[in-house]
Amino acid sequence: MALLIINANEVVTLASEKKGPRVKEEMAEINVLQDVAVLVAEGKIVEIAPLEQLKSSHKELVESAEIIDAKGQIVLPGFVDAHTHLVHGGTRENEFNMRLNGATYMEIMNAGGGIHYTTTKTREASFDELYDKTYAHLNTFLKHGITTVEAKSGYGLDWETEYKQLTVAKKLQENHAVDVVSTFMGAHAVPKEYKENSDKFVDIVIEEMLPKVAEQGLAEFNDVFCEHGVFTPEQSRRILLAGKEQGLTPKIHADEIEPYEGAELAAEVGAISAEHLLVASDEGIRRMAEAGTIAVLLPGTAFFLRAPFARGRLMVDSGVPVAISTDFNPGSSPTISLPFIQNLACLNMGMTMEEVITATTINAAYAINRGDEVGSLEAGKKADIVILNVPNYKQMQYFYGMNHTNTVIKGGQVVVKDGVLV
Ligand SMILES: N=CN[C@@H](CCC(=O)O)C(=O)O
Ligand SMILES: [Zn+2]
Repeated sequence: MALLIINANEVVTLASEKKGPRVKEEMAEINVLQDVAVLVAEGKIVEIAPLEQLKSSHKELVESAEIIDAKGQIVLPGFVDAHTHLVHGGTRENEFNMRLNGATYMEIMNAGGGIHYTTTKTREASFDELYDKTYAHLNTFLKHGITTVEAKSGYGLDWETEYKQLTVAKKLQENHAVDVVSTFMGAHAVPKEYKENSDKFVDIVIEEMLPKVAEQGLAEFNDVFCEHGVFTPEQSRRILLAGKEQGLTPKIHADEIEPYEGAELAAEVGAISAEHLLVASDEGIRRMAEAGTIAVLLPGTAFFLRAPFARGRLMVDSGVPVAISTDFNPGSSPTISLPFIQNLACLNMGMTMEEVITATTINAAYAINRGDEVGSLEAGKKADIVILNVPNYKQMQYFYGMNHTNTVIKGGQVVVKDGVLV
């Protein structure tokens, strides 16, 4: 079935000759077209051109197509969320209240709460409970215009539960319209059982868990929480290099709470991305730019933890490819609202509206190795398309804290219409 989107005020294509993530001034080149229609067939974008031109170049398709009238609205690529802790048990509103009363994120975690609390809840939850809860969350992602979501494990910290999280994600990838891309994060915290011997746990991740993840094709990426009191740079290096040997691409939670040379490590091990980077050093940023490591910035986490924001402006100016994501998780960023996260990036990281669009579409797609398939509207790419109910792209940020999503097309199928799941 073909689709034809007509009458849009603007079609923001992000199309470019450049292959690979956008850097520096490329991040502002979002390619806004007017007076064009978007033709979709067999799940892919066929052509974006003036309607009269499409009528002659693709006569039969245009005549048979279902028409979507986007009058007064704008069309963009479906958004990509490149960093989430999607599959998890429980919620942590009590800890939020504790933080409002003065406790810090790390104090709560070191006292056995935080990631440990969610680990207990995730261990307790059945496969079906996790599946149903996450399915509902993916519906919310879709209603916010997000068509691809990365999902980290890491609330098991034992094989049985890591496996459960990864297989929930796999089944959702098969059954839900949103594309789910998996990351193994067995090294998300040192489980209480190994508190006095974290090297032993690192050995278990490397020798027992990583080979099974690779053999069973359960994830594409391997991530680690490199942070004071969690995993040291040396332990993180071992875990990331071991994963790389098994064919898993490194990612790293780096320099989130204290500077720890995580950005430097990301560049050294050839990580596809370093994530958080709230307190990344100048040298770390320089090395990431040199290595082409993508910075996945998570302004919702800085906002919710009341921590300093990552230096997005400096990173863009330094030539680091920047992506922006929700970090959806029950502790430090319990939100699915990518629109609000985009607002935060504009208002608190010094990034422009155009750069933020790039950071949540094509650069986010490259951060999970999907840049050749999604993240821009170009002939041959997957027809993952969002139609927002604003007359120009600048109003996406101006009317802040709001979800402007009207229509979502996933792989050529309309999955959200008038803001409601179809
Ligand atoms: N910082 C480490 N991991 C998550 C938070 C996990 C949690 O608190 O449950 C993050 O990316 O923010
Ligand atoms: Zn995270």
